[in-house]
Amino acid sequence: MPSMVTEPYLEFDSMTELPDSHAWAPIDHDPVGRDNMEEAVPVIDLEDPNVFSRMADACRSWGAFQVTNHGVPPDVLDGIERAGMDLFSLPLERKLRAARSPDGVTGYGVARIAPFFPKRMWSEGFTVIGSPADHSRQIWPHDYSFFCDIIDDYKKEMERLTSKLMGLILGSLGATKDDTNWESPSDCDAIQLNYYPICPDPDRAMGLAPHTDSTLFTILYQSNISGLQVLEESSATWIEVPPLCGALVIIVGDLLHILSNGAYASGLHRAVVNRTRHRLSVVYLHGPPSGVRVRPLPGLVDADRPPLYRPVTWSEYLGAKAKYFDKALSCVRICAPPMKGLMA
Ligand SMILES: O=C(O)CCC(=O)C(=O)O
Ligand SMILES: [Fe+2]
Repeated sequence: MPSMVTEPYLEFDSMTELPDSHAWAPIDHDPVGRDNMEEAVPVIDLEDPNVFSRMADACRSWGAFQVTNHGVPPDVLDGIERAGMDLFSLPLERKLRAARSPDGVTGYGVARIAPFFPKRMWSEGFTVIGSPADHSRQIWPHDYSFFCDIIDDYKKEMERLTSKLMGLILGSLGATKDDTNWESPSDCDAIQLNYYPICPDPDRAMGLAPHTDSTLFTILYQSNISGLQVLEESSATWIEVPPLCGALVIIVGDLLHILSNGAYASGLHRAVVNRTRHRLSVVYLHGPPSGVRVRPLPGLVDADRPPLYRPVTWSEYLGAKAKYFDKALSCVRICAPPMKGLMA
């Protein structure tokens, strides 16, 4: 079991120095990629006639890409950004009224991966699954419905987009929705708001430590402030995912890695912080409906390519992740992945 971090909450705005509890080894803040398009996470226009092959390349080599022409209206993105900023600007004691309970997943709290790291992260979060009404009422007793309406609008747009993206991603694997063993939209998708306060010593602070997401895929809106970085495996370099006006970042999660029988890489990513600007990200965590077991797609399995993973439900996988973190995938692996040099 990881050791539990005690007293996790900090009034970030009152800090003029980085406390030792939050001081990591120096962080490389000058990642490659800004000017070198060879090294950049791909940007894919969803109306591009070559969308399948572009997605396949991005998912194989990066486990992440940005999308444009996604159809989410700018006012829906602006709305959730403003609501998130309003929420995190409140005094800590107000936010703590909606604190995540020790065995819960929704509400206000520190990063859920915190127990796996010896140092704390320079961020706070708020998670919504279903309706945020209860937590919202605790924070804004007299006017909580504005927050619920904004979340609702965002959720509707994300449900539409996840369905479209799922079709395209399956197409990029040579499959269709009929090849999965689920039909209905997911009932367990989550919205996660992440807030990274201004930091007095960003070179030694970590916004969100390196991790992969336990999703099929994640849709991330980062507004116009950089901070998200993806690991480029072959050079072991952290590459910035630059904010592009109106674009959304798609990150391949562990369950899509399983569904693709290991062909698509789950993107290892992290968030860094800065000295001058607060940063907000809005993350939509998409997985299969509850009870559905995700397994390698039938068309990607044959005598030469045995299934690498056993079927697993989202909640089973989340349980493994909460216990084993970056070793969770190996817990559901039933067959060693082929040696890289021998892969077709
Ligand atoms: O804020 C970001 O850019 C990253 C957020 C993230 O990776 C997450 O919430 O899982
Ligand atoms: Fe993530």
